Amino acid sequence: MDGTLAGICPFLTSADELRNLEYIQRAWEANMSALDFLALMQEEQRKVKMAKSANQANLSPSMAKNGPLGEETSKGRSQEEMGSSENVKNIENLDNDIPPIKIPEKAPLSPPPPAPAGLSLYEDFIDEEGEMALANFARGEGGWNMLKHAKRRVLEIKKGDDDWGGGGRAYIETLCEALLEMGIFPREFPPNHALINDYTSEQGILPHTDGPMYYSTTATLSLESSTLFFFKKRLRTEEIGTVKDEIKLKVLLRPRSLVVFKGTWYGSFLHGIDEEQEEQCGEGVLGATEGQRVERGQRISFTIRHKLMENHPIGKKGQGT
Ligand SMILES: O=C(O)CCC(=O)C(=O)O
Ligand SMILES: [Fe+2]
Repeated sequence: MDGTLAGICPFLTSADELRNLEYIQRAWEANMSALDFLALMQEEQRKVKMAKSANQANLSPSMAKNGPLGEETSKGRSQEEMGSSENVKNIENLDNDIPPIKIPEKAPLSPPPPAPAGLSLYEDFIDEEGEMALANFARGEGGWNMLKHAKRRVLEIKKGDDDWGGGGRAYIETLCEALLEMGIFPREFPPNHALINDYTSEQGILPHTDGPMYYSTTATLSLESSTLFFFKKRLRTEEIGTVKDEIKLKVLLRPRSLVVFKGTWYGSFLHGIDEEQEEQCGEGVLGATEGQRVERGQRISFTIRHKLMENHPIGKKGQGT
């Protein structure tokens, strides 16, 4: 077997399938050649502490001046990334007490070119009833873990052999069906893993990549509170300490919004949330106006991904969150 895409997967023929595979390959290659995850976490922890003490909460001046930059242009974005009005339909919930998910008619927000393609923000992806059902479900579940290296708590839910179970889990199934229907995940790599993060108003998440343990698409639903999500360039080991890891983009994640990132945004950028109870938006924050204040409360997020099988050639070396 040669190392080309066609060599690895000769049965894949459509451009979409090949592009999806390219995403995985890119993330994989980036991870194989990049720094050790633990070293990255330690370095980032140190930087976050330093940044906090210097009280730097806003966008870097270069970001404010230049806007989000990227290597790829958004030309040729697929229908799937732009949204499609032909696709409008309700995904009925398996549990009748929980509302259906309406596939949005409106195209999502995306950073303008020259930012890379592959980042979409769907505001009001679910309604308040759905938000309450999901938050109540999450709070009522056992099995929450307090992380050692962070203060927030997390709950992992994996798709079983047949389904995700009944009750509130049916909502996750519905959510995943909507993500498939919208083409956010390809049918070959359907969502099979949900990570629920529960943050107090002052908690965040250190900059990280979700790694090659997952198919290179992440979809995160936010509940109950807004927060500012940032992307910054992923540095190579030798660049740490010498090259500035500038913020590339900030995104305002409002309650009930869904942010999706794939491709370059998944593999070549780190994402995170600062530990700030209140932040002010600079210029170019996706989904926000300049100067807008973001006050945080308790926030629950559902991060939906496709976890690659342990013995998958791409997944076995990986470390995700
Ligand atoms: O809570 C969020 O919005 C981000 C969560 C995340 O990045 C992760 O769990 O990997
Ligand atoms: Fe993440």
